[in-house]
Amino acid sequence: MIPVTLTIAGSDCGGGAGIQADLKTFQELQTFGTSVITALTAQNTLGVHDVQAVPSDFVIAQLNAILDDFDVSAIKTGMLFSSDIIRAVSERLQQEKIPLIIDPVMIAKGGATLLKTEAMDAMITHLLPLATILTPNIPEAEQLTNTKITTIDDVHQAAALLLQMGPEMIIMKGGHIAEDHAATDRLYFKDGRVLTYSSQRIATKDTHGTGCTFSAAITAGIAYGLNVDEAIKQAKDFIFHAISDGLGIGHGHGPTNHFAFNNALRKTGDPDAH
Ligand SMILES: Nc1ncnc2c1ncn2[C@@H]1O[C@H](COP(=O)(O)OP(=O)(O)O)[C@@H](O)[C@H]1O
Ligand SMILES: Cc1ncc(COP(=O)(O)O)c(N)n1
Repeated sequence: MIPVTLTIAGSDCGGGAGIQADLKTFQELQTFGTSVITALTAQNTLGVHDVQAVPSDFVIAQLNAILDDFDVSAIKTGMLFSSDIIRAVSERLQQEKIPLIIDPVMIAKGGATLLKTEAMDAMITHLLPLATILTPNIPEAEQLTNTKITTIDDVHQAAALLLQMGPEMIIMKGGHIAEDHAATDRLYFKDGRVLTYSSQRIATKDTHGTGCTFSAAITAGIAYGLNVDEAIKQAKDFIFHAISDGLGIGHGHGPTNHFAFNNALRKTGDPDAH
């Protein structure tokens, strides 16, 4: 049986981030991807040009349609946009016992708002306590904890604060903090353990949708039955290949290459051989 995955996120009509990146990633990692759309963005590699939110009752109608019919193995959330949507989604997900990966999407790389300021409290109060894994980037961790992160010690401290907000685990993504030419992510557990995932840092402007793709890959791995460490290792390989084997699409910050991980696997039999 192919596991069913679900993303609850915004549409990126440009295909590089949001729902579209999630479904491409779910597909590449051999899961059956389903989606609940929270907002439409008019977006390309140059930026977000407009946003239209989906009414929260229609978000829930989509969510019910999926959960009432499919045995979903893992769920991720991305752009949730408003406190109305966050409250409605949290209330519905609370009734399920499905692993939940939360990517606390706030601001697009071009600077557009993907989470209204009024929605931050709802995210902290209603959604974060439901998370199996929370996947903030550095600016998101700063916003959620109201701290400034410049050193690795700051990363550790922010992770400790985030764990107090209820998620079982936090993976602090290192895309926005340069460490010895590496892109290093850290997984924090409640018992104090920390696991580190590191790859070479690729010098490229084409990182549109990296966070979405990474959290979708973790979700697919969990759906497949991998443990969290294995799922993150696979997601890290997936995103490394997707960034390093870029497609050169669009005139701005281009999307990543969702085919690259499987292309590497087909060529070498080992996606780690980079
Ligand atoms: N230039 C890069 N080279 C290699 N890996 C990267 C690069 N930028 C980001 N990553 C990786 O991509 C994933 C997404 O990270 P990040 O860019 O921090 O998230 P977001 O897209 O949410 O801002 C992480 O695993 C991170 O380490
Ligand atoms: C609909 C939507 N969701 C999420 C992102 C964040 O993208 P990134 O992963 O590059 O921060 C985006 N630009 N658009």
